[in-house]
Amino acid sequence: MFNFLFNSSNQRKINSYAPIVKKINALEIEMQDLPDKVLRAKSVQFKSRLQNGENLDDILVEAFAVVREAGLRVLGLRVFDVQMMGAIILHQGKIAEMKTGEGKTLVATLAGYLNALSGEGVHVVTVNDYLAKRDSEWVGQIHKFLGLSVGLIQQALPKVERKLAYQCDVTYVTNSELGFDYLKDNMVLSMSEIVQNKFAFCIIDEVDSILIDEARTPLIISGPSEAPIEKYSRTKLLANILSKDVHYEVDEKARNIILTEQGTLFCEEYLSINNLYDLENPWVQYILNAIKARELFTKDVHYIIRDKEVVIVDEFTGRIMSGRRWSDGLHQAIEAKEDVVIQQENQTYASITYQNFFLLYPKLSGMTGTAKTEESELDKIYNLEVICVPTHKPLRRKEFPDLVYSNEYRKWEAIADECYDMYRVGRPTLVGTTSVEKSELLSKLLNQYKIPHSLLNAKPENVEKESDIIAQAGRQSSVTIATNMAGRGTDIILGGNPSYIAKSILVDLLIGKSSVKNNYKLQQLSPNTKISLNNILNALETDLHSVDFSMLEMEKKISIACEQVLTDDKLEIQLRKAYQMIFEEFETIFSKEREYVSQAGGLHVIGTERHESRRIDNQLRGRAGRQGDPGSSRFFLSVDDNLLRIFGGNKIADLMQALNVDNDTPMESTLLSKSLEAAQKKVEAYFYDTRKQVFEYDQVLNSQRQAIYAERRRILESSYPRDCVLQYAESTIDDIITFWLTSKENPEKFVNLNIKIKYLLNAADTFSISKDLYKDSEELKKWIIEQVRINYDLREAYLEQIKPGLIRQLEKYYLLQQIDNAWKDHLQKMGALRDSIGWRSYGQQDPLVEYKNEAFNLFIEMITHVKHTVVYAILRSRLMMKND
Ligand SMILES: Nc1ncnc2c1ncn2[C@@H]1O[C@H](COP(=O)(O)OP(=O)(O)OP(=O)(O)O)[C@@H](O)[C@H]1O
Repeated sequence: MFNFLFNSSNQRKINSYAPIVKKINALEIEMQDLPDKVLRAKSVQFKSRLQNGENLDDILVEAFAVVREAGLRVLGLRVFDVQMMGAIILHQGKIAEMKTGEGKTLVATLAGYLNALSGEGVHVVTVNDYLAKRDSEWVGQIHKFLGLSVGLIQQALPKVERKLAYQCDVTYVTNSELGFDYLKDNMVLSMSEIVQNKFAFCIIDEVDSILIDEARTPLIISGPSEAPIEKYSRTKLLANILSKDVHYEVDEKARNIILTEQGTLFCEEYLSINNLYDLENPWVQYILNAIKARELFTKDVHYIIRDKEVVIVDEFTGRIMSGRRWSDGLHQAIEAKEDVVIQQENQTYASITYQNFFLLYPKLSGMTGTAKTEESELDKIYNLEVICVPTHKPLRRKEFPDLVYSNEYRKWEAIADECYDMYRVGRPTLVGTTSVEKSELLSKLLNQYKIPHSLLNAKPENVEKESDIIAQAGRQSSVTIATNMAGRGTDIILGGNPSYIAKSILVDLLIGKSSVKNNYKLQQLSPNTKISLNNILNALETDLHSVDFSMLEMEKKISIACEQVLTDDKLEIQLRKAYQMIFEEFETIFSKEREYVSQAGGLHVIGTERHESRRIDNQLRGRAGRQGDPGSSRFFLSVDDNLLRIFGGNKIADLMQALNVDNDTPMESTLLSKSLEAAQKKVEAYFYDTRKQVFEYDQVLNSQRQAIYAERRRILESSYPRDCVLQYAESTIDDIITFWLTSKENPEKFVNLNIKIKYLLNAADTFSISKDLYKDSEELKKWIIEQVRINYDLREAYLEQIKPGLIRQLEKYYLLQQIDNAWKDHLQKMGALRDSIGWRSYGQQDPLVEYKNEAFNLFIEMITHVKHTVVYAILRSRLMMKND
C-alpha cells in the first residue's frame, strides 16, 4: 500500500517535469540550425536577461536546449529526456536518484550551466581527485564551448591557482578539498589568502557517499599538542591483560566498550591512581581506546599499515582515507597496538562536520544511484528531497535471491564455483568484497581454480589504474574482484570500453613513458594500425617538443582530441586522427565480444556479504544491467557473516535449523531475505542515530563557529580595525566596572579599580581616578573610555611616525591571533565537555540539553576572554609604546 503511494507520489513529480522537457525538445531543431558562434552567444544573452530581472526558471527551457545542442556538438552525446528531468531536479535543489550508467555526469552540466549564468559560481563535488579531473576535462568542454570558465581543484594545487579555479563559473572539486579550503580560509591572516568565493550552488555527485558515509567523520585541521604519548603504551599493555566479560564488555552493535566495576578497580590499581575519571588527569579514555583498538579495529578491514603508518579504510566504501585520523586518541591507540610510531596527539585548530559544511550552501543538490533508502535522513538533516528518475531504457537485470551457507568456507567455495561457471560461459563477472583481506582470499582461491582475474585494492594512488581495469571488466570471461564500487568512475560496458582504452593509450604514449612498441594495450591491434600510429606520432615529434606543454595542458589537448568539439589546433587534429584509429579498431574487436557477452547474459555481479547498509549493496548490484543491458546479480552469504551474526539474532540460525539445512546445501528463501533486510534496516537506523547525534552536537558548535568566523571575517575585511579594538575596550571597561560595582561594599575594591585601570592603560604611577567620578558609574565609564581613546591616539601618532599604516596591521594581527588562540582552546574544552557528558549520568535530564547549556557558558567565557586579552595586549604592547 505504502509502496504504491510512494511510487505514485514519485511518479506524479516525474510527470510534472514532462511538460518542461517537451518544451525543451520543441527547441531542438531551432538549436541545431544555429552556428557555433550564435549558440555560444546565447550565454551572454541569458546573462543579460538575468540582469534585466528574469530568473533562472524563466530561462531554464532555452538554457537546457542550448546545453543539449552543445553536448551533441562537443561530445557527441544527445541528452536524454530522463537526463533533462534529472537536471531539473538538481536545479530545484533536490536529489536525483538515477541508476548506474544513466549518465549523471552529463546531467550535472545542465544544472551547472544554468546556475552559473547567475555569475555566482557553481561547485560540482566528486568523491576523489580523479573524478574531478575526469569530469572537468570531459563534460567541462561543454561549459567551455558555451563560453563559461571551468576550474579544477586537485589536492596539490597551489593557493594562487586554487583561488583562480574557485573564481571560475563552474569548479570541479572533491568534498574534502572543498571542506578543508573552507576551514583554512577561516584561519588566514589577510583577505588575499582567501581562496573561496561566497557559496551559491553545489551539485554533489554520489551524494549519498558524501552526505551519509563521509558524514560520520568530521573534517579536522589540527596541529601538535602536548598530550602525553606514554599513556598509550601503558594502556596498551594494560589492555592486553584485561579480560573480556570480566573487566570489560564489548557492545558490538554500538561499537563500544564498557568497563565493568571490577575492570575499573583493576585499572586503578594497575595504574596506582584513585580515580580513573578524573578530568584533571584523565585515563579512562586511553584505556577504552586501547581496548577498542584491540577488540573492534581489525587490520586490513578498518585500517591498513602503509609506510609504517596506520591509514584508515572507510568500512562502508573500502576507500583509503589518506591523511584522515581517528580523533580523541583512538588513532594513537591503534598505533600503539601495531607498534608503529605513535604520532603526537593533535589539537584541533578547526573542524566542521560535512552536514554543517554543506548546509552553508543556499542551494544544494545531488545525484546518486542509491539514495531512496536514506531519504528520510537526507530530508531531515539536509532538507533534500529524493526523486527517482526512470531509466532511459527498461532495466533488464535479474536479481537472484541470496544464498546462505552454513559456514564461511562453503560460501567462498561456492563463490569461486560461480566465478568458474561464468568464466567458462564467457560472461564477465564482478565480485564485490567488503575488505582487502577478503578480496585477497578470493584471489588465492581463484588462482587455485586457474581463473584469470583482476584484483582492485582501494589505494587512492591506484584509482586511475583501477579505472583501466573497470573499463575492461565487461570483456568476455573477465573476472574482477573489487572491494568497493563507489567512486570508481568508469562504467562497465559489455565487451569492453573502446573510447576509454583509446584515450588511455594516447595518455600513455604522450604523457606516460610507453611507446607504440612497448605499450601492452596496443598489442591487440593490427601491425598496420601500429605503423600508422607511429607515423602520426613521429610527425608530431617536433610540435610536441617545440612547446613545453605542462602535463595538465597535454591532458586537456588529449581530452579535446577524444571528443567531437571543433578544433583548428594542429596538434589536436592529429591526435584526434590517432584516437579515431585506435578507437575504431578496438570497437571492431569489442563489438563482437559485446554481442557474445550480451547473448550469454551480460555482466554478473556477485556480492560476498550483505553490507550494513542496503544502499551499498545496491551500488554493487547496479553495476550490472546498465542502460538496458542484460545482467544479473546474486549475493552469497554465510551464517558467520557479521551482519547475520550481530543483527540477525538467532532467527536466521533457527530458520536454517528448522529447514534442516545441511552443511553443503545453501538456503535460498524469501523469508530469509526478509529477515536479512530487517537486520539491515536495524543497522541503518542505528548508524543514522549515530550520525544524527554527531550532527546535533556539532550544531551547538556550529552556531558558535559561525559567530567566530563572522567576527574574524569582519576584522579581516575591515580597513579600520581600530573601531573593533575600541568596541572590545568599551566592553572590557564595562566588565571591569560591573565587577567593581558588585563588589563595591568591599572597601578594598576602591583601590583595585584604580590599579586595574592604571594597569590597563599602562599609565604612570601617579595615575589616579578622581574621587567625584566614583559617584556616578556612567560618568566613570565615559571618563575611562575617553582615557583609553587619548591613550590610543598617542600610540597611533607615535606608530604612524615610525611606519605609516603599521598600527592597522598590528591591530588586525592582535585581533585575529587572540581569536584563533581562544577558539583552539575552546574547541579543546568543547571536546572534553562532550566526552565528559557521555560519562556523567544526568538522571532524567537530556545530556544534549546539558551540553548546550555548558557550551553556551564556555562560549561566553571565551568571548569575554578574547576581548580582554586583545585590549590588554594592544594597550600594553611594548611595540606600541613611546617610552620603551
Ligand atoms: N545522453 C547520452 N547518450 C549516450 N551516452 C551517454 C549519454 N549520457 C551518458 N552517456 C554515457 O554513459 C556512460 C556513463 O556515464 P556516467 O559515468 O556519467 O554515468 P553515471 O550515471 O555517473 O554512472 P555511475 O553511477 O557509474 O557513476 C558514459 O560512457 C557516457 O558517455
